[in-house]
Amino acid sequence: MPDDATRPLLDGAELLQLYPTPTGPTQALRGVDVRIRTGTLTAITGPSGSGKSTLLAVLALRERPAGGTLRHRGVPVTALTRRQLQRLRRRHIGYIAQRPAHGLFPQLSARAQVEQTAWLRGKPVDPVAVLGDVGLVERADALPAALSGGEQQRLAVATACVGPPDLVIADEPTAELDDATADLVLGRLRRCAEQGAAVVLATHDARAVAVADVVLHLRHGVLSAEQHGTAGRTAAIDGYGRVQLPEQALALFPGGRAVVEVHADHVRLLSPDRSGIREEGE
Ligand SMILES: Nc1ncnc2c1ncn2[C@@H]1O[C@H](COP(=O)(O)OP(=O)(O)OP(=O)(O)O)[C@@H](O)[C@H]1O
Repeated sequence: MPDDATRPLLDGAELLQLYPTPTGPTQALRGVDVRIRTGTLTAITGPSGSGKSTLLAVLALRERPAGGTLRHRGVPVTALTRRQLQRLRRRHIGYIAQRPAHGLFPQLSARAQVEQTAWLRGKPVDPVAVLGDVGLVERADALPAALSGGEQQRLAVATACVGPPDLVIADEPTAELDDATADLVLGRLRRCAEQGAAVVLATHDARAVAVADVVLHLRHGVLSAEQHGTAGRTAAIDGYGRVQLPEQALALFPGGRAVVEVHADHVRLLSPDRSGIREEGE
């Protein structure tokens, strides 16, 4: 068994998530393999409805996957009781909801939010320093309802990063922010990763993708490609050998079928029509 230094914090294999709808279940995740490592910032991108928020909810241990396996520090989450999951979420996971106010305690001031989270995590902090990191010292006594959207987001990020916890999950943290506030929020999340957290965010925002160590691309509930640092984008191949072609390649295969040629060092996909023409010409 690998030790903590090499083992991912979260290791998901063939993750499946279904939601009931009047016309039958929607497959929000259709067999996603994903590894999330400590000290890295991962951005999950993809079109609307591709499964980003669903994957975040599963990784944040807020939803149990309908299928597949998710391991947290090597332990399958299905082996954890509700109480253990609740304790993990409270002490070790910071979650920043798509609407930041949803993750804040409405009756607590900005300062008290930080103190409460520090207490829940068993990690004493100086609330003034925590708020100062995101330019909120002067709003320390304000309730969430009295804060602007950008201030709420800064408070949600500052609070989620208290400790820091093992894992910080953020759903579109910069969606409605101007450049200066987005920089502040992304800078805090980046530092959180450098301080040892695994940070995962869902985003449509190029500013957020630019600061990520790893970018995962989802399409139709499938992990289609990933990118690590400055290395090029690689297509994901799942355990069954499935690859999701880029959208622009689909026009080459109007019948939805391909001839697959496996060579010593590469694989070619040809439209059956083109492959026939080529054979006749040979
Ligand atoms: N609670 C739910 N009940 C029914 N269907 C759902 C539910 N939550 C998500 N879905 C469906 O699951 C699929 C994935 O949704 P999800 O919110 O994860 O996508 P997303 O990539 O985060 O989208 P967006 O970028 O618009 O936030 C969509 O088809 C969505 O309609």
